[in-house]
Amino acid sequence: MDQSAISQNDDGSDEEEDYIFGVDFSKFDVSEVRFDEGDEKLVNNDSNYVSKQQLSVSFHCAKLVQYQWTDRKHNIFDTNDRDIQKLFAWAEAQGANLAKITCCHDAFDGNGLYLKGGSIATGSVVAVLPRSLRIGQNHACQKLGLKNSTPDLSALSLLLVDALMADDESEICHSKDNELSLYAKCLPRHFHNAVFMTDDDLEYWGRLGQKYVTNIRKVQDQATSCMHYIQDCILPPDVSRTVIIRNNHSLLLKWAIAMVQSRTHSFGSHKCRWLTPIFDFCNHSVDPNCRLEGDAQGNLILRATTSIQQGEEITIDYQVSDDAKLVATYGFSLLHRGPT
Ligand SMILES: C[S@@+](CC[C@H](N)C(=O)[O-])C[C@H]1O[C@@H](n2cnc3c(N)ncnc32)[C@H](O)[C@@H]1O
Repeated sequence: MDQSAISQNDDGSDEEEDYIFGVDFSKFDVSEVRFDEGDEKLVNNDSNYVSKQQLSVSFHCAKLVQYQWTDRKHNIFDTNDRDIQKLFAWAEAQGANLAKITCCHDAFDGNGLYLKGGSIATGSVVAVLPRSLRIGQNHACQKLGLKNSTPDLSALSLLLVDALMADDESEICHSKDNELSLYAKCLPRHFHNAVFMTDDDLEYWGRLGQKYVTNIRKVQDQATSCMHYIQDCILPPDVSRTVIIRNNHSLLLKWAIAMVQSRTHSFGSHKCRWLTPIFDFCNHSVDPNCRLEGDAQGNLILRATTSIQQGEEITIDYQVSDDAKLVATYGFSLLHRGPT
């Protein structure tokens, strides 16, 4: 994601810079909020009710404004090899077995997983991720103080925003020790799935077939309703929804939604999707050398389905047979080069 693009509104103006999710953070003072014991609720100086949820999410957003506008020396999206190493060390400390894999720059301008330390035979276990690192709806809701009925996409997207915001421990943040911050920092910053597609992109894909447009619109609609859901949860009722859509502060949230859309898997008969740190660096192939399995304890196993040579990229099948769905959800096509 182009950092320079974040600092301006779509129309080139920089008005409403301090708004995010409709809250004017230039005037926002957390110390004004107090607990009203009589009614057992949080109120601000005008005696307006402030939901706990609104507050906790607002803390992160206030921090977001700081990072992006007033303190540019923090580049929240920069990832380097050291970050990836720290991410691996963190996952191993939680019980992951990653001794045979490494994460490097791939051919698609992102990262991929590769085999290190010798070749392995068909059927071998390549890596194991403990159940505790499979991040789903319940974890996201618990962490953010949201109801379990919060839609998957919204809760996981907010969790990623929250995780990114927790990166600098010196800043105010309710989850300073957010264990996912390393993970969030290692996620790609350039992204091309449907959430970020422009009208020109849509026209290009439209020329190749209506089903591309239909799928792209579907994913965009899902992202938009996720944004609206988040607004409905935390916005004061008198502020227009269009603020978040118009304002480039929403880019970070959009990024998080795009990440969740392209990096979550379902397992077994479950309907919801999980983020799987590190395993989600596996790229897709129609002729993969690995598959993802769950064991009886819910741990995730990356198992070789062919023999794999040292240095070879580890790939899985994303199980999306339709190219239009690949374009919409993952931002790549197996049949077309796409607009440049
Ligand atoms: C689950 S992530 C895989 C890891 C990703 N490459 C990264 O840098 O984090 C899925 C994203 O990887 C990229 N990707 C995966 N397989 C690909 C392929 N066969 N061709 C092009 N891009 C691919 C797409 O950007 C996709 O949205």
